[in-house]
Amino acid sequence: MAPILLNCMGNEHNEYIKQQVQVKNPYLGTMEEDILYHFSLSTRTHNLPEMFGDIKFVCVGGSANRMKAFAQFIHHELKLPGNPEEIKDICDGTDRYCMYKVGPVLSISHGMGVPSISIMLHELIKLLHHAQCRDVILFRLGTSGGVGLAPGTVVITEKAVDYSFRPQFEQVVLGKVITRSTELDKGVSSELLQCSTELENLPTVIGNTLCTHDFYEGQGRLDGALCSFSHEEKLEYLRKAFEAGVRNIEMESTVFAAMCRVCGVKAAVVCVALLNRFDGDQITSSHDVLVEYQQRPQILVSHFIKKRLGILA
Ligand SMILES: O=P(O)(O)O[C@H]1O[C@H](CO)[C@@H](O)[C@H]1O
Ligand SMILES: O=c1cc[nH]c(=O)[nH]1
Repeated sequence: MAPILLNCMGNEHNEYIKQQVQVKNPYLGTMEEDILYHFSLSTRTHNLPEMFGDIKFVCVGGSANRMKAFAQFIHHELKLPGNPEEIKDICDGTDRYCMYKVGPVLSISHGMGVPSISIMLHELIKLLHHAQCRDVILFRLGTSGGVGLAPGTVVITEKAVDYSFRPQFEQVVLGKVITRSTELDKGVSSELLQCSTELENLPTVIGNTLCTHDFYEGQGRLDGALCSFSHEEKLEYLRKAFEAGVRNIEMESTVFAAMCRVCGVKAAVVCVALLNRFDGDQITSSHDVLVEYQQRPQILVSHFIKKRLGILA
């Protein structure tokens, strides 16, 4: 009996550990205090388990205003008490990122590009770890350029891929390149796709997302301050991307996917396409149209959250 019992406890323990947000740094446990500098939070000055221990969903996106609007929207959708207009930025001690807590949902901005989001993710993952959060799902709610898609289409990322369409993220550490997988959670992606079929006016596809380090040359645009290639060369690269399953292009998905995966956090990337890159480079839609497009990933993820919380049938 004893070995069976031990084995059983071992599995339960492993399950418990798996559901926790894991940091992969042996030094962290030896530190007396951990200062999350860009959040203006610290383990000594803030009771992180009390402040954040109930977080189950974290939604991140580039713009501070968009993530505030999302926090107000999800407050309304979850029918929480209080005035959403009075929602407070937890990171108001810094203007690097903004952060809003709405019941079990955390809404955070990450700025543009891999370096900006990766700094935010280091501190977010440590925050969730220090707060002893369990069963957390992270979503990136963003905008992107569509590849062969009508503007307004929402793309749920199957694989986040690099400039050669490989599902990997390369990080330089001490002068050496470390390569990490960018696979995302298949279960969450297909649940999101199912959610999209339950909503009106939300054209949605699953496809690969190309992550670049630049908006202009890096995404094959002909309208930057620099351009060293022809229109035909641009179209050839986009065609190759399309053949590799790429349906949209943005600037954070690979590091987002890689860091979440290493730390045992389920993650999904949901970005709306603002234009079809086969048709041009400039974003010509009106402000109102763009605002409506940006709400689409929010509506989809809010539906997912409400279903998970049992607020919807
Ligand atoms: O809509 P967000 O989240 O800002 O992301 C996309 O928009 C920015 C470029 O305009 C890049 O950061 C890209 O990834
Ligand atoms: O074309 C686009 C649009 C939004 N964000 C990007 O990174 N690219």
